Amino acid sequence: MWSVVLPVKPFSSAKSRLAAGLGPWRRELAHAFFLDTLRAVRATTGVRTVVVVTSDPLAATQARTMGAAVCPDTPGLGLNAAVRAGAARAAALNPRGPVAVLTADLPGLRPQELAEVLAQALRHRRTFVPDHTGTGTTVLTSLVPAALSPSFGAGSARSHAASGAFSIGPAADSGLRLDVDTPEDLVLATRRGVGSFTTAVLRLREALDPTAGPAHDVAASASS
Ligand SMILES: Nc1nc2c(ncn2[C@@H]2O[C@H](COP(=O)(O)OP(=O)(O)OP(=O)(O)O)[C@@H](O)[C@H]2O)c(=O)[nH]1
Ligand SMILES: C=C(OP(=O)(O)O)C(=O)O
Repeated sequence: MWSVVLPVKPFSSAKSRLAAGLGPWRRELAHAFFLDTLRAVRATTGVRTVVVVTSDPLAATQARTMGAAVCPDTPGLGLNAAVRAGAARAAALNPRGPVAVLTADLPGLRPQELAEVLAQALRHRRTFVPDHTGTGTTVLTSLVPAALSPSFGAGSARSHAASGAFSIGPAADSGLRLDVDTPEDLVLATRRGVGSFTTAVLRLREALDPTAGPAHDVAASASS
């Protein structure tokens, strides 16, 4: 049975690349992406333990409410340090379980998509899932948590492949590959379907902000 680690930056500073099209809604969307990702992970067959690594008090409280353990994040150390801390906590909570790290910006993730990738990942020591652009990484797995060796950051798909991790590639429009970094990513994700937290924020934005168009207009307004 798997442990899943979800690293989550404080919502106030997360998803800066969405600011151009979404202004103050960037923060609410970062929050909603996290909740949709966590809910899908919790509903995935084969996942026993979920560890959320964060220094955000609201994310920590909501993670516990949704049945996850919380590992404190030391601000300033960065994503890979947070992932290593989460993997260590996962190993303590679920000593014989393999570990999967997911970025917490997958609002279209469906539990079945994750279950299928985790089943394939059991056949390899380490695996990764490239994001929909092919350059980043949305999932990194290791049968042995201490051997995870995360290299998240720009060009991480290449780094993970170079370190010997096996690439698992579900369809490019799988919710597991659609990490939302830019307004264009949000358009892609909403066309395919996002979870109810993200849907609610987008509806609220449309209702409250008369200048805001529907989600499919976000990319146009970002580039205008
Ligand atoms: N705990 C923790 N999570 C992080 C950290 N940096 C990034 N993350 C999380 O890692 C995942 C992928 O990060 P990015 O896609 O780079 O997200 P981001 O930093 O919010 O986005 P930008 O500001 O646009 O670069 C998201 O779930 C982030 O919340 C960190 O220092 N600590
Ligand atoms: C940190 C990463 O995410 P992004 O490219 O979405 O910033 C990554 O892909 O390693």
